[in-house]
Amino acid sequence: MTDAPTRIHVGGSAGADPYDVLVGRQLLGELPELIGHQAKRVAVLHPEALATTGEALREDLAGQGYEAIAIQLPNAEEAKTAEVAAYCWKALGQTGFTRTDVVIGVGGGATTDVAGFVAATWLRGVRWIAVPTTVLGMVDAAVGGKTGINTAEGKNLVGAFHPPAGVLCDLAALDSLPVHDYVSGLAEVIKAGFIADPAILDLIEGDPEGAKRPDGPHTAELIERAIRVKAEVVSSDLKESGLREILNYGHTLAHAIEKNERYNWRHGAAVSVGMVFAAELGRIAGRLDDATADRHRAVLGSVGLPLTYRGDQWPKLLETMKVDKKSRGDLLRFIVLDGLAKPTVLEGPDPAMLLAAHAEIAA
Ligand SMILES: NC(=O)c1ccc[n+]([C@@H]2O[C@H](COP(=O)([O-])OP(=O)(O)OC[C@H]3O[C@@H](n4cnc5c(N)ncnc54)[C@H](O)[C@@H]3O)[C@@H](O)[C@H]2O)c1
Ligand SMILES: O=C(O)C(=O)C[C@@H](O)[C@H](O)[C@H](O)COP(=O)(O)O
Ligand SMILES: [Zn+2]
Repeated sequence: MTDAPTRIHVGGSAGADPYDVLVGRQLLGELPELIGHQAKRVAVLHPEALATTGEALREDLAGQGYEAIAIQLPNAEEAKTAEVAAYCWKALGQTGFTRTDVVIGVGGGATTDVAGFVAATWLRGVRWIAVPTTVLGMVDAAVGGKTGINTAEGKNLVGAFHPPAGVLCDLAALDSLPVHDYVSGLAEVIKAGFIADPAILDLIEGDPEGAKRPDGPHTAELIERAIRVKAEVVSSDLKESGLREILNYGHTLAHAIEKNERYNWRHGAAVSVGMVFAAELGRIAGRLDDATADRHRAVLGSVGLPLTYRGDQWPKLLETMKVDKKSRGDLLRFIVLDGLAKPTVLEGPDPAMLLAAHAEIAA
């Protein structure tokens, strides 16, 4: 017997269809309904690390009568390129993929970002299903319909808003995740705690070691709480015309660090440093109280996430931050906190303020 999965609803916004995020175990039985009765072909996009899982899923779907192909992507950020997207388009073209056929992305956030982007662009948009296999993928990347790839100039610079038809979070997938990747995903869980649901912070602070393990006492609750934060936000603002920007807490600097490190840092690790920076910026701007600012270092550090970054890189980081998607013209914009769970936008901060916040994270 498997317990019934938790079902978290994501409302339709900006004309997009609503869908559900399921969290539980043995969820693949949900796929046929999500694929729908019109599809003849399905493409399973998976990273190299999940070759066995991807092929098993392809075989299972072929056994159900679909013309099923598996497309293997490079691991992690190496998949988020125009070349990899083009490789996928070629495979879909050669399979005769039509508008009623379905893409399934099985993997971490990098894989589901590419799978969603390929689905968004193939024939100007086909149905897709996300099967996230990392903490980060479950709580953030697979939910909300932001899809995309990187360019030489920066992170996620090309993409589309294209929500999935459903998201299946099978907690058993987390058992094989390296601890480094598990912990990286906790950064987005902690982000959800600071911007909207402080109970997340209490749970992690109460048992940081348990929070780092898939068999920890609060694993399902932490994942579900973070998904609920994301689901609520994107349900009302799919296309980031306002509220959705709060999900970018810590990301302005994080994306610059990722690019500077040629994507050898995990996204979550960079977001961790980015949140410490944003907390310091909030404090220096007179918005954030000392206790909440200090709490960032304490909780992120308690699970082993990084809190500092090379101090000699600031000019390059600043340059990259200018092409952040929240920028408007020459105006840099940051998400900061006015207090715990009170995110807001800080527009055009004085360069001296940015430098002072940077001094607090400079290694
Ligand atoms: N679209 C969004 O809203 C959104 C939100 C947050 C992050 N993201 C993106 O997500 C990406 C980061 O995702 P991530 O942290 O999941 O990393 P990832 O996708 O790079 O995966 C990390 C590594 O784990 C491997 N892996 C995945 N699942 C595994 C499993 N169950 N067992 C063993 N290995 C496994 C992958 O192949 C990869 O090598 C970044 O590109 C980030 O920009 C997107
Ligand atoms: O869903 C969102 O919106 C987010 O900002 C969530 C982030 O965690 C995520 O990393 C997202 O991909 C960043 O988006 P970008 O627009 O800054 O590239
Ligand atoms: Zn993120």
